[in-house]
This record gives sequence, C-alpha cells and structure tokens, in this order.
Amino acid sequence: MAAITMAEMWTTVGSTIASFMFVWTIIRQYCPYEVRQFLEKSMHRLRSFLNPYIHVSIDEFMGTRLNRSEAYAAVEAYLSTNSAKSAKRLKLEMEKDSKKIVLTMDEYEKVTDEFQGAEISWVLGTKSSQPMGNGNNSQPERRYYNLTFHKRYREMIAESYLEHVMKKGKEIRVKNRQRKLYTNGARDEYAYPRQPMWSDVPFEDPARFESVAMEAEKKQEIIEDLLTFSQSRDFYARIGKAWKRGYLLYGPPGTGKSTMIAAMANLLNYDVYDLELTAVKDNTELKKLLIEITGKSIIVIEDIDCSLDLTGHRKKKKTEKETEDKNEEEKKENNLKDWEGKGSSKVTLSGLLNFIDGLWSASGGERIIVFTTNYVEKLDPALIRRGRMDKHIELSYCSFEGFKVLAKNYLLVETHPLFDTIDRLMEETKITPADVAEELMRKSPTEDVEKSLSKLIQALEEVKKEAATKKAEEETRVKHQPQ
Ligand SMILES: Nc1ncnc2c1ncn2[C@@H]1O[C@H](COP(=O)(O)OP(=O)(O)OP(=O)(O)O)[C@@H](O)[C@H]1O
Ligand SMILES: [Mg+2]
Repeated sequence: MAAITMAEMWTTVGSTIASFMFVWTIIRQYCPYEVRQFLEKSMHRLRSFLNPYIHVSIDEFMGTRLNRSEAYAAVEAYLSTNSAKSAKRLKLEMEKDSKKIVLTMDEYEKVTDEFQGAEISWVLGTKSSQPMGNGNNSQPERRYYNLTFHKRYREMIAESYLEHVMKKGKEIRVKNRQRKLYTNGARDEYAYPRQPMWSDVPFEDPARFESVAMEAEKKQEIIEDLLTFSQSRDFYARIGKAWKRGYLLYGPPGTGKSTMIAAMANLLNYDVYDLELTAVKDNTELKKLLIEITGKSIIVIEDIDCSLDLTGHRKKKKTEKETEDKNEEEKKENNLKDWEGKGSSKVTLSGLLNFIDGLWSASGGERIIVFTTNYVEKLDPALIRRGRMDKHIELSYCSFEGFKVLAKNYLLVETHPLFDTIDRLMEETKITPADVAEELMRKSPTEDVEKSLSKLIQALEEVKKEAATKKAEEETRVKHQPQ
C-alpha cells in the first residue's frame, strides 16, 4: 500500500515538474522580452531565497585573456594539496617558471575543505566565451573555481577563509617556483635596443647553511637574522622604512663568502641578482637595473673593492694628515670626484649609495643586498655604515669546529682518532675552508677516511712550515734594514 502511495507521489511530482517546464518553455518562447526578463529575475530571486548556499566564482582571466588572475593561481595552488588527496580525476600541470609539477583537480571535480568548523566545497567549472564580433567562435573556454558554503558562514569566509586561501596559495607558489640567477652583462643599446637589462638562468646552487663551515653559534645568529628579516613586512611598514637589509661579507679568498650567499638564497627562497658593477655604464643604467629587480631577491656585488676605483679613500687618508680640520663635506666631495670617471664604468659612489638606499625602488620590498670583499679596510665608510650594510660578517680561516662540519659533509664522520692532531695543527696554522674542503674531497669513492684526513694533516704541516720560513725571512730582513 505504502509503495503504491510512494509511486503515486513520485508521479505527481514528476508531472508537476514536467508541466512547469512546459509552461516555462512556452513563456520563454512567446512572451515579450520585458515580461520574460521580469519572470527570469523573479525566478532567480526565489531560487536564491530558497537556496541557503552562497557561491563565489573566481575566474582564471580578468578582463583581457592575457592577464591570468593572481587569485585564481593562488586558489589553484592552495587546492593542489587538497585535490591531490581527495579528487578522483586530476590533471598534471607545470606552470611556466615553476620547478615542480602540480596535480590540480580536473573540470567538474569537487573537493571539500574545512575551516573553523565550516564545510566549504570547490568545483572547477568552465564557461564558453562570448563569440567574437566577427563571428569567430573559436575562443577557448574560460575556467573558473566555484566556491560554495552555507550562508551562515558568510562573514567568516569573507573575512578569514579567503585571506587564508590566498596566503597559503601564494606561499605554495613561491615554494614551487623555479628561482633564477640574474646577471647584467655589457649591453649594446644601439645594436639591441630591446635587450633586457638582466639575463637569467635557473638558480641551482645546492649550498645550504648546514654545510657551511663556521662556528655553530655564529651561523645560528645569521640564520635567525635572515628569517626575522623575511618575516618583518609589517615591522618595516610600521617604521616607514624600505623592506631591505644589507650584509657585508668579508674575509680572505676561499672562506665561504660566495657559498654563504647561495645558502642565504636557498634558505629564504629568493632569486639572486649578481650585479657586475664594471659592466654598468653609468648611474642612469644602475637606476634602470634597480627598477627591474623584483621582490624576494638577493642583490650581490662581489669583490666591491675591485668593482670601482677606490683611490678616493686612499687619498683621503693622505690628506687627513695634512689638513685635519677639513670639514666633512669637503672630504665627501673629494671622494665623489675620485670615484667618477675611473675605468670604463662611470658609476659613482653617490650613485651606488643611492642604489643601496633604494631611492628609486619601484615596487615591493624584501630585498637583501650583499657586498663581498677581501679587504674591508679599503672600503669607504659611507658605503658600509649601518643602515646600508646592516650586518657585517667576517668569514675567516677554518676553525676546528668548521673542520668538523666539513668532515661530516665530505666524509660522513663526526669523530676520528686523527681529529686531535688536526685540532692542534689548526690552532697553530691558518688554512682556508676551501683548502680543507679540497683535501677532504675523495679522489675515488673507495678512498678511505683515514687517507683523506692524513692528506689534510700533511697539508696543515706544509702550511705551518711555510709560515715559519716566511716569519724567519721577515725577521732577517728587518734585522738587516738600515736604521
Ligand atoms: N665556510 C665554508 N664552508 C663550506 N665550504 C666552504 C667554505 N669556504 C669555502 N668553501 C668551499 O670552497 C669553495 C670556494 O669558496 P667560496 O667561493 O665560497 O669562497 P669565497 O670566500 O667566495 O672566495 P673569494 O673571496 O675568492 O670569492 C666553495 O666551493 C666551497 O666548496
Ligand atoms: Mg667569492
């Protein structure tokens, strides 16, 4: 009896819907345009009133088809983690400038997400584009994400969830992107007017802080300084300063300055701009280069003391003795003149100072500037004062602690009976981490640890002998010098 009633009920529902659809089709076909529009609007309102769910759509392209929406890209990245877990039909994509493949949901797949107790569902849809005016209907379909949630979560979604999706999505995109190493070479603007200011290659240096030989405490301090900087967007905005930080790395050749820069870029996931100052024609070109530097980047000027002629500094020292009361401004003027016109580059000290201060910084922030030098004492104080080069880091000869990092990295050993001899010899001699690394490098995979360590001991003893000979020669020279 009940089954018949159910069947009857379904028949009634079915025939009601069919009659409704029939009436609706007649109305759409024969009613005047105004009446039809009025009825369609009312139907839409009725549907919205009865439906407790809210839909938000995020289109892939905004306006012109050329600009891919940042919001769409962020949602795609955000959902790539969710969809990889729950969607059944996935698409494998590899975006331009991304180093990783991403699994995204396929069209009409639905994935659900949970946020502060609310259930949210995402569907990837497509809609066909408007036919073009000339009748050409060959425009591809437009994709969009449709976000659905219950209307009681409206405020929470608008205020927190969407922000959460954008933030996480952008983080994933930054992590996945292929980082680049940009270099500036000599340019011929007349022959190639469209030549870009920077040329780039993928940045693939594997250096990590874990493998940098230096005292653990000092290393930790540098890592914390870098991480604090990268998380200080609000702080820099509050104090009204450009979000940038300068590091001066100084020390003898082969002590790990360049290695540390690569480790910094890998730690922070930044691009690297290797600025060759001698290839920059003048201050105007330097300014143009600066404008094209994007955020999340490390700008490196290696061997800053060799990049530009610093005779100005040496001259200043000489004249200081003669005219001690010379006022500061005069000194600075002298200095600037000496910088100008040396070598092929006409970049001046003031041009470089302005570059560092980021006077022309066009967009964003999060930039680190690193100078390296073997001779810190040669540099103009204005160049390396705090505020420009905020942190001065000395990289020096290898300590026993530094050696242990290299031994662990190259030989996979943390202790060995020969370590004591090495410790003693390192106290007595100066050897660079580059030389230690060279000795520890196995010539063949079968070469044993003991042989590598013995090679290092031999090298240390040779360095010690050489130093002793040099010292004795120096003492003899001083003794025989006419008084
Ligand atoms: N502190 C270090 N930790 C680990 N490896 C190091 C360190 N210093 C040097 N090395 C090794 O020595 C090589 C040369 O080091 P790097 O190029 O970083 O020296 P540098 O200080 O930049 O020298 P230069 O002043 O000549 O530019 C590196 O490839 C690396 O293998
Ligand atoms: Mg170097």
